[in-house]
Amino acid sequence: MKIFSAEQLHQADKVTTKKHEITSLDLMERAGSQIFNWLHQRLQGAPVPIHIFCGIGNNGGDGLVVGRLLIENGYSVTIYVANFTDKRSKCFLVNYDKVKSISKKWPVLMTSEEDFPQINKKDIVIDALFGIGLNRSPEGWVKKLIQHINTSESFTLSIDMPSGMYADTATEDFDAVVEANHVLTFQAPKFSFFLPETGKYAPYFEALDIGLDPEFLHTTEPLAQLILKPQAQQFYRQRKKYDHKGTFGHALIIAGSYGKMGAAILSSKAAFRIGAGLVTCFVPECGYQIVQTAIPEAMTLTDKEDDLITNIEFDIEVAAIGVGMGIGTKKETVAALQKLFSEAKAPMVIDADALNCISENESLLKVLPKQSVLTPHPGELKRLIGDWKNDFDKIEKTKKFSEKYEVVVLIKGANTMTIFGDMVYINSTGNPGMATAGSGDVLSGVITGLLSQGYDPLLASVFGVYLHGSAGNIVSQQISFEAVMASDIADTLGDAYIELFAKDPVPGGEQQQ
Ligand SMILES: NC(=O)C1=CN([C@@H]2O[C@H](COP(=O)(O)OP(=O)(O)OC[C@H]3O[C@@H](n4cnc5c(N)ncnc54)[C@H](O)[C@@H]3O)[C@@H](O)[C@H]2O)[C@@H](O)CC1
Ligand SMILES: [K+]
Repeated sequence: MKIFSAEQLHQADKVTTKKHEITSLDLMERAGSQIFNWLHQRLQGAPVPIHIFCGIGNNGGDGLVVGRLLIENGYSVTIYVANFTDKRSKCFLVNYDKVKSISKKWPVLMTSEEDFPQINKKDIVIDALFGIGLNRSPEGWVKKLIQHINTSESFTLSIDMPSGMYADTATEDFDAVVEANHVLTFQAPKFSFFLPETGKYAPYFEALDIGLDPEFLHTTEPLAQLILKPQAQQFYRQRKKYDHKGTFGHALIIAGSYGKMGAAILSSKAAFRIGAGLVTCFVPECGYQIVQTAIPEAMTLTDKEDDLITNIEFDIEVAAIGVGMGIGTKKETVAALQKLFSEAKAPMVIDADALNCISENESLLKVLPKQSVLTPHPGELKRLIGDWKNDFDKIEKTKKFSEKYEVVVLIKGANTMTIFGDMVYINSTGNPGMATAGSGDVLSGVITGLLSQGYDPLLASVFGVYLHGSAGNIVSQQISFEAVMASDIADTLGDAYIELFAKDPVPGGEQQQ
């Protein structure tokens, strides 16, 4: 699903009205009706007090449409207009008059703090103050109104955006953002819903199709792509009857050091579970018995050193390499990476300590194999690209890094992003249960295993992140968020494949935004 900028959505609005010969007012009526239907289906006429806070732009206009429809259907509604300027939009004004024509209870005009109503915890708030037209942070009494809504603890439904947040640039004042419980957003979710700083203001959202021009949406290059199940299904490559284990490649996992051999096991297991034909695990000598015992399906090669990796030598032909999990950052290991990066031919996933080695040794950056997949967690990312001012700055810096070195970079988190040059792919699967030791090692194994099956680096990353999150969703549904361990995620990868095409969703598999 495409994620558009505020500007592109405004443009889509214009193109739609012109091409489809409808007015902006018709579009607003469509948008407002959809919000009303959503509420009406859930409330079924319940006499709960509903407070609708409208701005004076088109977001406010949407609020007025919803208010009118709710009043016409007998709901207990009070509409407030935050009258912060007289420059009201045309569609706002028309809908303002429409409310007046059907109700004796005219909208309450608010011009200061004194006009704030009491909002009880069990009331419903509809937030239609600002949408994608926000052009500065709310200040003064408008900011206080937002805080008044937030402290009410009532269920707050935001129309299009939580007011006070920008769609695609950094929010400046987090104290002036509506903390929505749910957002009904038009046509497509906004970029800021997926970022750690702002995502918490839109914890649940649904995109309502308001019929913007399909051709415009289809041909417009989006800011990012949201990867949902239909997209993930297209990534999947079906196996053929006469395929054999050689078809699915030989994955080499280079991982582990004294006390960290689990990283090697988790990655190797994940590479198998995702479908690599063969997996060889390269570990320090002390890991030999551990790996052979823990994962008998894997072949094991060892370094000549007992405790750490110092020289990566192998005479097998491998289809993909996953390197870095638990290897430490000693200078001997850095030298081994230098040689590996310079000589290896197979596509590579570079994770964890290998990334730390890179950030500490510029010489490694010079030999970083092109088309590699880098999978940093936030701390590792910061060491690679430097500090960032906000989430958007982080994405821009990551894009630059990706472009400069021609590598795929993941920004891991609640909605892991895969960045390749200017392209951003946002993952929709996963949950807080996956914030557990070793889940990153599993992800590296997954992507390595997909690379070994011939998926290209970008596809292996985007698809791997999706399947990894889906496995996490399924297993957390079975055993709780708290109980999930990384090996559970690896062992549930099979269910994630099944869930991709299951007629009846695997429990947990349907938990997606
Ligand atoms: N495809 C579309 O673009 C559609 C948009 N619709 C609605 O229209 C909204 C966008 O409407 P608008 O562009 O009129 O903008 P908004 O309604 O988001 O509000 C912006 C208005 O408030 C003012 N303003 C911005 N920041 C302010 C601040 N901090 N303090 C005080 N005033 C401020 C602006 O000057 C402008 O008048 C969408 O979010 C959506 O709700 C829908 O009606 C349907 C279709
Ligand atoms: K809003």
